[in-house]
Amino acid sequence: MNAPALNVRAVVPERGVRVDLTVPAGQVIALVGANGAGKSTALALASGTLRPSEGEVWVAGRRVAGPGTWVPPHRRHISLCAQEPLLLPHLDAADNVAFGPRALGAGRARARQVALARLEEVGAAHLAGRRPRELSGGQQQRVAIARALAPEPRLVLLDEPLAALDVDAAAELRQVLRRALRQAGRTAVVVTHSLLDVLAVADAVVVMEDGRVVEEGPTAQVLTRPRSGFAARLAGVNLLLGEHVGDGAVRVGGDVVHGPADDGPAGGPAAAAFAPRTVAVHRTAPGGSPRNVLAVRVTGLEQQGALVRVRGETASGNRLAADVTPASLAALALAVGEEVLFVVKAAEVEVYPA
Ligand SMILES: Nc1ncnc2c1ncn2[C@@H]1O[C@H](COP(=O)(O)OP(=O)(O)OP(=O)(O)O)[C@@H](O)[C@H]1O
Repeated sequence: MNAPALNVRAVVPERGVRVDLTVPAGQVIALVGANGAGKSTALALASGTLRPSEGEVWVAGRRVAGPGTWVPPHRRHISLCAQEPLLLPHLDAADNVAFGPRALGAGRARARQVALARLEEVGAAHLAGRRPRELSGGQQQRVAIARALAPEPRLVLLDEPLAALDVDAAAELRQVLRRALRQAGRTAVVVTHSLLDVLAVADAVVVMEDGRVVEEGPTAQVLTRPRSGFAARLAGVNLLLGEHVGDGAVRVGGDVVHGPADDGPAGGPAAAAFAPRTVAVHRTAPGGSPRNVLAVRVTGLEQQGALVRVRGETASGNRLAADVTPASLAALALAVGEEVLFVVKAAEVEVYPA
């Protein structure tokens, strides 16, 4: 089996970060998490702009950091692409992209050939002769992506590459990244806060919280069966974590939440997830088919497209959301601070091990 493209098991105590991250060759990983979760620190450990106090970093089977070992950033075969393109202002786009191959010893003609091929790949061949000041933000970022790919790195690290762009430019660049990374089979870690980025580029998702990796898995799995609060928010689902009590049910604080009956053994950590649009809001418990009834205090109301998102908190402190029509909300005459019932059919609840 091939060595992973990246393996970081390292500690940075002064930042409260302990990273345990493996990136298989040929995979694009979305690294997600709240501000300050440790994503940039993980990238810095990989790229070599930060030295771990403890632990090791391996790139493609070679130890690049650890006791007695330190390989500097420019010798790690890793490219970094930041939020800002940071192109050299006095060089045109082609020479910016050719810079890496030249630094690795390629001749002028070969480096230019590589540069033009990479610019072509990101849809920027026609910009080859322009200086950075003659390019839009989105065009500059295309050139920066071509520059990151040109030295044929083992791994490309992208730190919020679309965050500085407007919505239209970001949408175009997202497709460029999808082709140049995922479809081309390159290996990359993309730090992002955007669900659209995750859906477009990521084979797998790694979630960091408080300096630790708390969840990882294939993109579809993390978005349909999240096990961390952050992944649930990214996927836009309500997540309750508790204990499996058998028959498709999960005990969460004082509540028991039922999903479709299962024959799994009781015991062990379990999750119950359901979409806000499957939740109805009532003042008194309705009868009928098997339903979960969760008492919540309303903490907020906000518009969500054509619906209104009702935010609520259970007695045990779990936060939930219900998306309801303005008409049903008007009929309830609901206000923040009131106690109501969030009602969801068992058939709408996904129950799985957490
Ligand atoms: N240069 C630094 N020196 C000291 N502490 C730092 C430094 N950079 C970050 N930190 C701290 O390390 C922790 C992890 O921060 P990091 O920047 O890695 O998070 P992040 O997930 O990238 O956040 P964001 O989404 O805001 O970029 C935070 O507590 C932060 O305050």
